[in-house]
Amino acid sequence: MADAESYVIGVDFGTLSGRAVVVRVSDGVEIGSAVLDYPHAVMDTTLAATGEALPPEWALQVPADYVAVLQSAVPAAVASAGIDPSRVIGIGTDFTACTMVPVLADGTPLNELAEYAGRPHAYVKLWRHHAAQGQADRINDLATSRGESWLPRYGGLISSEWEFAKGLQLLEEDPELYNRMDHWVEAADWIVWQLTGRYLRNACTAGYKGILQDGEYPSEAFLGTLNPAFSRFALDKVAHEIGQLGASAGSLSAEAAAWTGLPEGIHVAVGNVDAHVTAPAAQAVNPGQMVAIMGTSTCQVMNSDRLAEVPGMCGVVDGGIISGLYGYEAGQSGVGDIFAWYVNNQVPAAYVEEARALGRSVHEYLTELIKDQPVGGHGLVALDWHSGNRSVLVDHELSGLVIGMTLTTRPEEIYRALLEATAFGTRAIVETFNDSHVPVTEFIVAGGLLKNAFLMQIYSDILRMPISTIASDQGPALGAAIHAAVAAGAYPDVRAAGEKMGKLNKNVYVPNEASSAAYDELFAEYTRLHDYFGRGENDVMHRLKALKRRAAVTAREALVSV
Ligand SMILES: Nc1ncnc2c1ncn2[C@@H]1O[C@H](COP(=O)(O)OP(=O)(O)O)[C@@H](O)[C@H]1O
Ligand SMILES: O=C(CO)[C@@H](O)[C@@H](O)COP(=O)(O)O
Repeated sequence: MADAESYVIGVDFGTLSGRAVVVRVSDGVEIGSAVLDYPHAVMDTTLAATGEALPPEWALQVPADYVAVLQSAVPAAVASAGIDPSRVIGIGTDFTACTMVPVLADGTPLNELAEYAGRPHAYVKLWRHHAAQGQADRINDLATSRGESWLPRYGGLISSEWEFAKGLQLLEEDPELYNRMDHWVEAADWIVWQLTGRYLRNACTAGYKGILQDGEYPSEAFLGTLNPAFSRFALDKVAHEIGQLGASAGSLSAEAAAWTGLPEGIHVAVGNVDAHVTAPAAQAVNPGQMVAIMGTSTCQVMNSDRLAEVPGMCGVVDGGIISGLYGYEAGQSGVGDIFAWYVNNQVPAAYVEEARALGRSVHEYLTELIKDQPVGGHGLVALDWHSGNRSVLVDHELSGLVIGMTLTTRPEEIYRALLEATAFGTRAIVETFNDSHVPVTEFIVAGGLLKNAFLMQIYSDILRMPISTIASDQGPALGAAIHAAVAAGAYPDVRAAGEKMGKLNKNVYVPNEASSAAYDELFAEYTRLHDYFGRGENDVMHRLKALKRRAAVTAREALVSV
C-alpha cells in the first residue's frame, strides 16, 4: 500500500554525538532514528592533528564530524524508519551553543586549510570551551562602567562561553587566524549552510549568544575600547542576515541530498539551539513553563510576556524561543558531565566490576545503592561547579567542592551528593526567576537524564514542584523536526506544530513533603557555601585556577627547552 504520510527529519547535534530522527508530520510519531558519535569527540586535553597538549579549560571540535552525521546518521535513520525518502518534506537541525566555527567567506573552516591544521584556534570552540574567562571579565567590567544598555538583557554578565568573549580570545591569542577568518559562525548556522549552500544567521543564537538586541550589536566604540583591533568584530565577523525560528533557510542542495539520501530541494529549517527547540517538543511554550533540558549540561528555557532583568540569567530575547513572547534562558554548565567525571575517575574498580556483573551502568549501580538512604544520611553537601557556573554567578573560574567527607564516606554517597548539588543549582536559578517577577509555575524535564527516576524525584523534592516529563527520548531532535515541519509549510507556526507533534506527560514526579523539608536544610547549607565561594568572600577557586594555568605554562616551557 502506498504510504500517503509526510515525514520530516530532525537532527540534534549534541556534545558527543549527532542523532537523526524521522518524524511523522501529522502527529509527531518518531518512526526511526540513528546516532553517530563524533569521531574526534571533544578535544579538551590534546589536539588530535598534532598531539599537542591544550591549555586548561579548552574544548575544541572538528567540523567535519558534523558533516559525517549528515552522511551517516541521516540515511541510517531513514533506513531504520523503512520509509520512502521521497516522502520527506523537510529537515531541521539543532545544535549546542555557543559553539563557534571560524570560517572563510565560502564557509570553509580554518582547520581544513593545510597551513592551519596544527593551530588550536583554527578549530571549533565548543560551548564548554571556558578559556576566555579573562576576556569575559573585561567585557563585563567595561559594559558595567559604560552602562551598556544590552547588559541587563544578559542578567548583568556576559558568559565566557558566548561569541564575543571567545572571539576576543581568538584575536588576542592568534591574530593571524583572526584576520584570516571572514565569519565567526555558530555551528548551528554552519550546519544549515552545509545543507543549503547559504549562510543565514538564526535569531536564537544571534540574540542569546551574539548580543544582538533590538537590532543592534555592541558598538564599535565599546569593542574598540576592549581592544582597538576588535572594534569592527561585530560588523565584519559576526553581523549577517537573520533568519527567524521555524522559517525556511533555503532548500537542500544537490551535494547535501547526495550525503543524506533525501530529495534535493526540500526545505531546510533555520538553525536553532538544542534547548530552545525542545520547548515546543514538550508542549511547553506558555509563560511560566520552565523546560530543563538535562544532559551533559542543563539549559533552562522559559517564555514570559514580561521583559525583566533576571540576575545571572544567560539572556532574554524577544521571540528567542517562540515568536510573540520573551524567551528566557539560564543554564548549568555541568550536570551529567559531573556525574560522568565521577563515574569515570572516582569510583573504585570493584564497583565497576560489580555493576558489569549485574548488567548495569555504574550510574545505575550507584543510584540503586544509595536511593533508600534518608535525606542528609551521607552528611555531605556539594557545589556543582566542576564545569564552572553559568547561572546565576556566570563564572567559569569556579570549581567543584564536596564538604563533609569522613573515613566512612562511601562512593555512592558522594555520587548522591553530586546529584543533589545539581538540583540545588537548579533551585538557585528558579528562585532567582521567582524573585525577579518572572515566576516559574511549571517545571518540565527533557533530555538524557530523564532516565534516572531517582534523580527526577530529588529534583521534585528539592524544587518543591511537580515534574512533568517530555514523552520522547529524543526531545531536541523532535523539536528540530517540528521546526522542519513549519519550514516546509505543514503548520502555520511552531506553536501549532508543537500542539500536534509535541508530547508531554504531566506531573510524573510530585514532591514528598518530608524529603522536601530535609532538603530545605541542605539547601540552606548549599546557599551559604554558594555565596561564600561564589560571591567573592573566599576566592580560593580563582586562585587555584590561576596557579594551574601558571603550572601548565611552566610545563610547556620545560618541554620546549628539552
Ligand atoms: N543513570 C544515569 N544517571 C545519571 N546520569 C546519567 C545516567 N546515565 C548517563 N548519565 C549521564 O547522562 C549524560 C548524557 O546525557 P545526554 O542527554 O545523552 O547527552 P547530551 O547532553 O550530550 O545530549 C552523561 O553526562 C552521563 O554522565
Ligand atoms: O547552552 C546550551 C544552549 O544554550 C547547550 O547547547 C549546551 O549547554 C550543551 O548542551 P548539552 O549538554 O550537550 O545538552
